[in-house]
Amino acid sequence: MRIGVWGGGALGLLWAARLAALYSETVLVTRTRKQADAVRSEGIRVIGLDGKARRMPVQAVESDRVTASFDVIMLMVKQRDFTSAFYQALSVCAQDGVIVCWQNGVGHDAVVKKTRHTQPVYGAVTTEGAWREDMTTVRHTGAGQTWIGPLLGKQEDHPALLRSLIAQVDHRWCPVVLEADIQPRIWKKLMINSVINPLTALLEVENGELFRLPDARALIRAALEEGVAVVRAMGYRWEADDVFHEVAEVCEKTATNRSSMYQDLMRGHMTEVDWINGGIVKEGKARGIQTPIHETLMRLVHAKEAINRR
Ligand SMILES: NC(=O)C1=CN([C@@H]2O[C@H](COP(=O)(O)OP(=O)(O)OC[C@H]3O[C@@H](n4cnc5c(N)ncnc54)[C@H](OP(=O)(O)O)[C@@H]3O)[C@@H](O)[C@H]2O)C=CC1
Ligand SMILES: CC(C)(CO)C(=O)C(=O)O
Repeated sequence: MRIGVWGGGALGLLWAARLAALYSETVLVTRTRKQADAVRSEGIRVIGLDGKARRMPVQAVESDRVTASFDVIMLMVKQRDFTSAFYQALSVCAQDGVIVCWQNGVGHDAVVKKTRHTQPVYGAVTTEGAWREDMTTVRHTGAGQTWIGPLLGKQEDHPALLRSLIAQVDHRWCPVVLEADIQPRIWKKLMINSVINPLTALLEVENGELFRLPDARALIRAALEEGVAVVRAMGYRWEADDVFHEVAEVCEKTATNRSSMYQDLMRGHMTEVDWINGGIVKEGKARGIQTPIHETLMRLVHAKEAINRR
């Protein structure tokens, strides 16, 4: 099976190393030539949850020099780079191939919907954590669960290639399940990220600190009420109370983590706030539901991004 892993960031490095151990024809597709050269000569170093580092030889190529055609493409770029990466990936995906999109938040699904393609496009949601230390090193920061399902619409019947890959990964690396409908998972993760990420980023605290701050707890509660009103209008019968408890659980389990948004801001990078809180604001507008807390969180995160760009 020829596999292309798009994006040499945290998830891309972790999964390229995992998949290369299972399929020799795995290729990491990077944005820069420098990174492709580094991976070709040094391989990928994965620091596991046990703190031990293992190096894995992996083929690599920069995205504007890809010529091979792939049976499965794992698209592991951030939302802001999704459109161009998706078009690149589509141009080298075999006619009977599959593309799997791993982005947090929403927005990538709208891009896929607008693009003419015959290959099935899947979405993945993961609670695993990974952090890129340098061009060839990734740290696995948290175990978790991964769900993969058709990105647009429900479907019980999945391509054989994908079923076989998932069975191999599930057996060797981490729990992965195929779902008929991935959208509820996408929205549940989005809802959790919509409170933990901006609040930890703005307050500059680790995830575990949020529930120890009464004002942060109250804001989480109010923001979840807003978000749940939106998703209920979309058809998900969730209760704000239940989601609040899920958020508390995630904060406890990832207590010493700095959220991805906090880390993006610390590094002077743009965040995914427009695709997380922005997803709630956009759906709310379309359904006539006010979302002032999420709009405020977005603006505050944008302001921090602007300060970092100075
Ligand atoms: N990391 C995690 O633990 C998790 C991440 N996710 C989601 O997965 C997605 C990826 O996250 P993550 O890996 O952390 O992000 P990173 O920022 O670490 O990595 C993204 C990578 O994509 C590369 N890239 C951008 N455009 C292209 C392109 N056109 N072709 C090839 N490569 C490209 C970037 O290259 P360069 O560095 O050269 O700019 C970068 O290395 C995000 O949407 C995130 O929300 C979901 C769950 C967990
Ligand atoms: C679950 C959480 C909040 C863990 O840090 C995360 O997904 C992120 O940081 O983006």
